[in-house]
Amino acid sequence: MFVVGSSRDRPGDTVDCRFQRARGAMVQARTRYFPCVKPLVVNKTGASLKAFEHTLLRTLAENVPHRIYAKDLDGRFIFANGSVARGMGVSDPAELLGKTDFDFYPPELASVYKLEEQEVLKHGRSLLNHEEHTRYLLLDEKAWLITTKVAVRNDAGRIVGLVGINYEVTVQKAAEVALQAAHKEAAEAATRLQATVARLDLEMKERQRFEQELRRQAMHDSLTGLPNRALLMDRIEQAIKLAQRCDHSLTLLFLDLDRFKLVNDSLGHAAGDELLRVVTRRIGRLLRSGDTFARLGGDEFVLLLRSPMPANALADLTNRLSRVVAKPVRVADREVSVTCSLGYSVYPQDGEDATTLLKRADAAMYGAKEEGGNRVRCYTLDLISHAGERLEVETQLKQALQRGEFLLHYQPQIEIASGRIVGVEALVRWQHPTRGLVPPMEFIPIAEELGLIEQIGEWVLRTACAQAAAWQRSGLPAMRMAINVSARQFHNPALESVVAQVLAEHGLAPEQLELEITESLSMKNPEESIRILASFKALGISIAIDDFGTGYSNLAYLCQFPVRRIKLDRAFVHALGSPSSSHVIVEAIVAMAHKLDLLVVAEGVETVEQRNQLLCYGCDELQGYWFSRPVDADTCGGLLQKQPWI
Ligand SMILES: Nc1nc2c(ncn2[C@@H]2O[C@H](COP(=O)(O)O[C@H]3[C@@H](O)[C@H](n4cnc5c(=O)[nH]c(N)nc54)O[C@@H]3COP(=O)(O)O)[C@@H](O)[C@H]2O)c(=O)[nH]1
Repeated sequence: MFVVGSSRDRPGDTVDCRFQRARGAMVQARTRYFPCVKPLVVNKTGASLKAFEHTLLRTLAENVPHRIYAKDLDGRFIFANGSVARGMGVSDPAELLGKTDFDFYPPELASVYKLEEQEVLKHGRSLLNHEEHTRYLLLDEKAWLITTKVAVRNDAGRIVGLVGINYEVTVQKAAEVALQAAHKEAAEAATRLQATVARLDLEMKERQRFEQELRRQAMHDSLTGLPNRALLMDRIEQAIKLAQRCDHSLTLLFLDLDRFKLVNDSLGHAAGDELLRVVTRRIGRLLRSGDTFARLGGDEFVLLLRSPMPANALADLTNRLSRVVAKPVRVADREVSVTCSLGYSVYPQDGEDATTLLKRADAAMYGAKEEGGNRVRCYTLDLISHAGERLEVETQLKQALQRGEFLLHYQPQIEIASGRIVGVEALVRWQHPTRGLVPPMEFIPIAEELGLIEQIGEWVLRTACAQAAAWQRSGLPAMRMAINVSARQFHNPALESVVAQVLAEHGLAPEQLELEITESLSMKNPEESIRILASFKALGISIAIDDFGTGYSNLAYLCQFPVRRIKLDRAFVHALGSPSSSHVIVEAIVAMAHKLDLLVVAEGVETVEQRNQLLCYGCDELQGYWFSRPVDADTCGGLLQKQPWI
């Protein structure tokens, strides 16, 4: 049993239904109401059920928006609902009955329908949800339909006609077509976009490669492929930052080929270029990873050694560099061999920025060239050529005295006969605020130029004499204090009175002081030297000729010099280690000095062999590392207490 609608409901209204299932359960549902019949109660007897079905189907066929029709085996309409009639341009479905599609459609379209329907009618093959594009007869408009055609069979199962149903999907189709078109367009746009992206990507990569190449070219030397000055400066700055963080040093080596111009001028630039390339390859093989090897241009190369290099390792490297550069090179069918000059500066003592370090390594290299080339030089203060820097050092040097930055080291002189220290030489050092202990050869020449040497010399005289007096007061035996006298000091008439005054101040006997003047200074103006030396002798002060053998002594004058000692230059002593004419020279100098009643002090004695040789040749005193390096006053005092030594 079930109830459909009520007398109050209008067609299309929604109504609530209640169904009772076979097993008795009631089901609540909601549906639309169509007044096919008056509200009625249907029982389960066959007759009324068939009538109900018929009514139901007709109601359905008349009211659904789909076109529903039925045809016989000849394609004649035997049923059509209102939608079919409207679609075919007639007002009443009854007008269609008994007619075929050929009565309404153009023959070509009607034939298509007929063929389709023949398939259904002959073989019983349903045409399900077939999509067709057809034309409204009435409006002459194209429309999309979904059509289903199904064979109708009688009770015996024979096909007696067909039933068709179709509904319009023009809007959906248009949307679908539009969507497909949009998809297609989107896909095409995506493809175009992909192509554009790929092209841009390619262009970008090419641009990057190009820029990279430009950067590489801007940072490298085209002849050798080595980093150029710009890249080198950058690497030095980076290395300095790292060195600051790790608190270590850096070495910058400047290498310049000696007489490279000659190769270029005589064999041509191509030969010069080839030589540079070969030298580059050879040097490159000696470097460690992390080092930078750059070419600044011409025959100028720079090596940045990133990690700290102990002095012996650096010496080993510079030796090997000189060797590989000097190996013959075959260019322009000729065998060419060049040497190189090397100069180096060290971070941080020689400079704290890339420009200064490079400038100083360059200055050191020039120093090596000026000394004849084919050698290595480290940067020293006296190499400063830049006016600004020079001024800075000069200012610092002027202040050094007031700031108490000078100090003296003392190096003992041993008398061979007694084995005792009979004298010490006072050697000045500058405790520079940033560079550490600066050796005298780096600042004495500057002090000489500036006229500061007299003040420094007087300070040395006073400090050395005060030290000699202090040692004496402490009970040590009286011994000689030797000090170096520069050219300006020597020619300053005031020196004599200053010396006399200082000796008196400290209660030292004049013979306890020895003034060392170089052989070249004494021989510059020998007559004047004789006069000055005589006045010192008159005071009782002892005089020694320093670096003897390196200048050009006029023996006639030498006999007249009121000197007590000559100091045999360390170059002769050094040469004693090898078979050379030095043996003869040393022996001759000692013999000559003794004949002139002079004593001989050998400088720079470093080995026992040298000492033995000097002993053989009758040398009187020895000074050198073999016994002691120059040491501070306390250490020297300790040495003086432990006598005799040899
Ligand atoms: N006007 C002044 N000149 C001075 C003064 N103090 C030093 N000087 C001059 O500087 C020169 C270099 O001195 P320094 O660097 O101190 O070198 C001395 C010794 O360290 C070095 N020496 C000594 N023994 C050895 C050795 O065995 N081997 C070796 N390679 N070197 C050694 O020799 C220097 C001392 O030489 P000398 O004076 O010739 O005796 C120095 O030569 C002075 O000219 C100063 O106060 N005023």
